[in-house]
Amino acid sequence: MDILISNWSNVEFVPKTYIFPPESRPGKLEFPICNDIPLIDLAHNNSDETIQQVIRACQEFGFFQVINHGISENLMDDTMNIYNELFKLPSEYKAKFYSNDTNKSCKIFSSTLAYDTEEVHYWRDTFTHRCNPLEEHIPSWPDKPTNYREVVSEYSIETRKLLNKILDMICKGLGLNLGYFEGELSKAHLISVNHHIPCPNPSLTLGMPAHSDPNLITMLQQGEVPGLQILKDGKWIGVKHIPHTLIIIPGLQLKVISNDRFITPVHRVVTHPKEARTTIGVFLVPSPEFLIKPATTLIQTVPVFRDFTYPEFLETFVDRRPGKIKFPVCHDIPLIDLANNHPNDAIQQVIKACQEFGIFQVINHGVCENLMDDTMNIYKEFFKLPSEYKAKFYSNDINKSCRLCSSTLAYDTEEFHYWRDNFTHHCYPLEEYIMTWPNKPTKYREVVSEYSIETRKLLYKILDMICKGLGLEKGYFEGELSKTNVISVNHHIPCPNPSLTLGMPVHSDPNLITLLQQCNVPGLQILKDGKWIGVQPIPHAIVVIPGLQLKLS
Ligand SMILES: O=C(O)CCC(=O)C(=O)O
Ligand SMILES: [Fe+2]
Repeated sequence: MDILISNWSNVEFVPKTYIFPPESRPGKLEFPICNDIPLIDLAHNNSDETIQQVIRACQEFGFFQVINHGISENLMDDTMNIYNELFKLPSEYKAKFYSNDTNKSCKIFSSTLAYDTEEVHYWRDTFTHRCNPLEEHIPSWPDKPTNYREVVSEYSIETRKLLNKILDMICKGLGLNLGYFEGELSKAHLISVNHHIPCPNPSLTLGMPAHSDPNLITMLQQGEVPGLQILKDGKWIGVKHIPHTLIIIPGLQLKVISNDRFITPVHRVVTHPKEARTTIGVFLVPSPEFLIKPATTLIQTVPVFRDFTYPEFLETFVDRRPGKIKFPVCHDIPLIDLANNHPNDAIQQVIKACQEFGIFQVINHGVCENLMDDTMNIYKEFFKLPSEYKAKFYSNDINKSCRLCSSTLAYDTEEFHYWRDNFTHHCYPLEEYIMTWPNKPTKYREVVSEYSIETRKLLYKILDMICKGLGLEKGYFEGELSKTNVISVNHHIPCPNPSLTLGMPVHSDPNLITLLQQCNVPGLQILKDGKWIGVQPIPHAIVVIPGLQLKLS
């Protein structure tokens, strides 16, 4: 079992397959140490003050450490010793557990589960298994070291209690019903232990990739050997270990449920030149079928995330980088001619497109080509205006009707920025809003008011067709359902490396219905059958996206 690094001895140099390219290796040995990770004393875990400390840590830092957490120092030490012994067991014993199968609960693997296909390996072995329900999983656990099952079952019971205690505090702090996270949201309980042998050149290797924990919540018990680093303000900073404290990381599911109030920092593990390092991680993970979404009471205006199951999340949200630049182009997005001589045919096409595709394009839509071009030119000029002029509109305030922002409104707290500027304002009723609009380029108000009137007409034409097609009474979508009318313009400058960036996150439109006018530069992609496919701009066609409200209707 040469794959497992814990079987290696007398390692004098780093094998080639463990050397990261210069842009992703740590490159140096010394990193600043973070001294301001919140340290929370859980002795009075029901006090408002402690609850507020936890909430603040989740909002401002993401990580925190706990003391007086209720897990005895003896149990912590016994468990750490068990794992250190486990990794030293003869390679034949460990080989019985070796597997790269995601579905196998109890296994040992090296680097990642993609060992056979990854270009560079991480300097670690990982031993992992499920813990809940105990009776079901214990028989699959190792029987060596001899007291493994006894010690690790106690450890898993105590760590689950601790994580539930912290989740209860988060419930209280966020004003959620007590027990909100119990059951499906925290169904699976896993232990995952990383072991890194000393590495002859830590500047070339990594013990774990940069990642955010995708699960609900994580607890880490560190040994004395440092290695964990977090990315803060664009810099890697070492986490200093305080003996017998535990590190708590709210995972990405908590970020989603909190409707983006919480942050989940990016972290990684570097290797050590002299000492072996072992870290015990305990993870609570949602069950695969359960629909996860922002808590209703935490949505002030719109949910920041759509509903998804955990497996879907892992597929679409975690690996957010496009990774490759060339995507297949979709040639079968329905293209509907609104001047069809048989209006009923067009209606049927619209309904079919909404049901089967969810997005379609229209031609002969009634918005004249000159007006479309003029409006596009106005916005191209707008984004080129001097930065002092644009600065007047800059705002991250969701309540401001006319605003310019970059990336998202959460610019100040988001981990990564999207490669876009966005200009948004209300258009209806015109008289109420036009005064808030820019007066440059000089024709802005004139052109954009005509554009907003014409596009609003088109929206109602399409909504009427949907009414007819669904057999709803005429005017069903008029009035309150389509009261506000917003124009939102995205501008992306050329990007030196599109494989690393995104112009806009993965999302579904939360509103009633959206019209998109694209210029001739492609960029829009839709997720179809699990694959990203490009939407090819057709000159002067308009893309129509029925929003989530229409889905509800
Ligand atoms: O080994 C560590 O310190 C960190 C482990 C970790 O981040 C993880 O397992 O998700
Ligand atoms: Fe992690």
